[in-house]
Amino acid sequence: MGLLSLRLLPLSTSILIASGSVLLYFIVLSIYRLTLHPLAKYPGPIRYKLSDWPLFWQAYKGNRHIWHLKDHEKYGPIVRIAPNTLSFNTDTALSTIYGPRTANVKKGEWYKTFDIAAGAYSSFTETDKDKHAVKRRWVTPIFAPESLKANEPVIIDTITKFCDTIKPPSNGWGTKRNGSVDATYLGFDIMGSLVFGHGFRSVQEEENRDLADSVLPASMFLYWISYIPLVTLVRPLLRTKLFEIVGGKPVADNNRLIDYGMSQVRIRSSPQDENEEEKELGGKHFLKRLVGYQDKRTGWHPTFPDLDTECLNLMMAGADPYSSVLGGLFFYLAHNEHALQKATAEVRSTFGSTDEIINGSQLNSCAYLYACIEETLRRATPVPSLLPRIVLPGGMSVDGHQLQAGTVIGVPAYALHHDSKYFPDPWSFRPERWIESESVTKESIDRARRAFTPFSIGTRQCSGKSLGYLQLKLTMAHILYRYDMRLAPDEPGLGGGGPDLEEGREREDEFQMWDALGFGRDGPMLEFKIASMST
Ligand code: HEM
Repeated sequence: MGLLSLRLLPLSTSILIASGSVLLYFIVLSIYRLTLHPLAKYPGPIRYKLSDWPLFWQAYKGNRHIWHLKDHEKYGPIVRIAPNTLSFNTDTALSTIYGPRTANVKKGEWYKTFDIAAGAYSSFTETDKDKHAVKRRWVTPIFAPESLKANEPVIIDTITKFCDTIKPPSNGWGTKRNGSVDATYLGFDIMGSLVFGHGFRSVQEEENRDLADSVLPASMFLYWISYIPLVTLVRPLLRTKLFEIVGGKPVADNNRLIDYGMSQVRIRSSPQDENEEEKELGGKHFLKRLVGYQDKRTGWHPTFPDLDTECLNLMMAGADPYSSVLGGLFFYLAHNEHALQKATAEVRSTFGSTDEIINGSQLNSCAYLYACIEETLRRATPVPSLLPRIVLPGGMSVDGHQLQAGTVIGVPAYALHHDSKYFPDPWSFRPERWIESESVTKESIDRARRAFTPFSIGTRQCSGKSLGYLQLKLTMAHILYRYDMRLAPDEPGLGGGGPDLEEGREREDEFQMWDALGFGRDGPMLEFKIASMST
């Protein structure tokens, strides 16, 4: 009877009733979120408490890290940044949430959007703790010292070719180059050689650059897409033609990268595949190490979708964070003459020729260079925003706050890395803060280390951390050994902030990041000159 009478209502009345119901639903939901929701008592702007859309908008604009910082400065160490999400800005929360294996959290559903190859989750996106442990056991050996040693010649060869490519004329400074662009191609070439045993030569040849050019746009695109409320409805569309038409170039780029990765997995995992380049350099690419694995504890072995996803993950997770930090190193060294001179002098007094610049005790003795890398990782940390973890049944306590199952929590690295409690004078680039001296105590370094999280910490910390450090040290040591470096005199500002940019981007001496996995970047414009003592 009720249904029948509804059907007999005029169309305009039905629309009115439907709209009224929707409106009522949102009013009730809003009141609940502001008053009865378990997170109602936590501070934050009202718009965050009411809806997930502000977070999406920040991700879309690439300035989520700036908002995290501003929000913590305004509201204190705990901020409700979305209806169901709390951001903590303390070293204790960092160790509680991300540190111990027993922490009652797992990676949030957010990660599933990055499962770009579909059909399997990678070691990065797997949210189930037990399944992740298997995948972690699978990938860990490719970062073991033996594997890094076998692959080091490939890394050095790629860096040497890069240095040859940027070689200036013998008399004076060369033409200016964009540090972020160079870093992107170098990162892609190194990772392509390591993962697939294939030299992409995007540093040397312009026509080889389309895949390298697609990594960052694809990553930035997936990043903001992943923040769309109800993204579960969008995920199945990601690989469709329709989405390519609607989403344009970033979607097409992303799909091209996936197709390339899939085809490489099939070619390079074949036992017959022999690669001249790899034979010559004596490396053993990662894919070769991943194929044919069997997990001793569970019997699990990788299928093609597992290999596809993992290789693409290694390309994306490996290339872009390294390139981002290298861009940051170029920026901060070129903007800080004292640090540049000191790091350069250290490298040139440690090594007698470029052949000596390999992994080992000499490289590790370059304490100032290492401090410059640490300081860059602090200021220009890839993945600068909160990495979401979801509280599991049973709940957990963070900084004395009891949180229910299902609550999303995390610590934003950029905000923590610029908190003067842990890093005095946080907006200065000071490599010295990492080196014990009369003015820098062991306690202050320990305090800084507890709040330092460029690679995250605990069971989900970066599995490529030692490789990342090795690449950065080798790259900078080779460049500084061979060349003097300076900001291009006619374009010194690119890469830094400025008064015309949005709030939070005013500092001219801060390398600007557009938040993603890795981060969007541009500049600095650099010039190189052959060092007088170089071989
Ligand atoms: C400077 C360089 C790098 C930085 C700053 C960095 C940073 C990070 C961070 C912050 C995470 C944690 C992400 C999360 O919790 O969601 C992560 C995870 C990961 N990174 Fe890196 N990364 C770097 C280089 C690399 C390299 C060279 C590789 C490998 C080729 C790599 C592979 C991975 C993988 C596989 C994960 C997922 C780990 C897991 O959940 O088990 N990263 N990285």
